[in-house]
Amino acid sequence: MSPLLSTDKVATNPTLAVLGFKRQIVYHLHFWSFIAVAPLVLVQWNHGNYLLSALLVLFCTNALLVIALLRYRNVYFLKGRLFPLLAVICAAYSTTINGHAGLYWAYPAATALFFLLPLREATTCNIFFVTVMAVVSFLKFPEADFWRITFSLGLTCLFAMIFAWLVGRLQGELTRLATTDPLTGCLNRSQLADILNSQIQIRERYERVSSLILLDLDYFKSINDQWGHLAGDQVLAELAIRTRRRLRESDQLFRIGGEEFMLVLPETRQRDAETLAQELLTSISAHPFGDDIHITASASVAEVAKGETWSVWLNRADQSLYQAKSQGRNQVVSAPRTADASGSPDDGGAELIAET
Ligand SMILES: Nc1nc2c(ncn2[C@@H]2O[C@H](COP(=O)(O)OP(=O)(O)OP(=O)(O)O)[C@@H](O)[C@H]2O)c(=O)[nH]1
Repeated sequence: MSPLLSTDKVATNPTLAVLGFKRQIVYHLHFWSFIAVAPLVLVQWNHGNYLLSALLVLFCTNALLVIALLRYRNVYFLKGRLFPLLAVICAAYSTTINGHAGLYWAYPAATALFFLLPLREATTCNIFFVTVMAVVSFLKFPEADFWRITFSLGLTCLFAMIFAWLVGRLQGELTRLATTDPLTGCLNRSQLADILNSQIQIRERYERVSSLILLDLDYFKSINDQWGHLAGDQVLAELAIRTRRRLRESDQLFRIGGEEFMLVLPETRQRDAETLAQELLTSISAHPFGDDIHITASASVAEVAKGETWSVWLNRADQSLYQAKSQGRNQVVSAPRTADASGSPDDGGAELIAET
């Protein structure tokens, strides 16, 4: 099995899992369409229907191309657009020359479109498809048949559309549940590597900076012990709301541990991230949570360095957070900036910004 279609490749990341699921549908629909249609090339040729036979060859060639490119290049050939085009032409022409025998193919083809194309595109294609088949049926069959065909094909499309719409919503909901923390609504660790990697790619390709902040509540265990676990939960949820309010649209907030959060800040220099971290800490210590719960937090800041992997980047921030904790908490420590991935720190060691 190709890496694209292997399940162990998609199991760790919910977004990739959904993508893998969609690609498997595309792959199987093209594969089984090819198996069903390939023999008809010869059948139609033997009946002297050379044009239809040639159209079916095109259909099969497209199916083979989609399968091969999906398997070996990880590419969805022409985003599946040739399938509906050829399916409409083949079904309409086959019905014109073969009558009901051609018409039967319109039903699986119309259904397949909802699994191959985005919902809106599939609906538009199928309105066109049903209209073409209605015109062909009107010209080819008695009026009673025309109505039966139009309504049954329309109903098949409607059922397929409702099913595809609900599956799409379910996929979206499952992805949201799998990628976010239910208590705070923050992203969870499943997205961490992908999002840090995308910032690293932007850094490498466009020389644009990104920074991250690690923020950890101080002595959170004592809050749970003193006020109860539920109050602790409320502090975490409120902290997420307050932090999100302070962030830009492009920033991302993760909950990466019990009382540990991570902020990814695109287009933000270390100095600006330090200012933000300091503001957050000041706000946490100055404004009590829930039933007058006073708490402080420690934070670290790290700007991504050239040639660095996401785990090295995160690790630098983690070391500085450890330092902030060991130096007395309620403070921001900035990670030493490295000259490059192998880099020696260019400014000595971790830097204490300020104590609140
Ligand atoms: N209420 C609540 N508590 C949690 C949750 N997740 C983790 N915790 C608690 O957070 C506490 C973390 O304790 P520690 O790792 O010792 O950290 P701390 O007490 O904040 O001490 P420092 O980080 O060293 O300042 C533990 O008591 C966990 O039970 C959660 O979802 N809700």
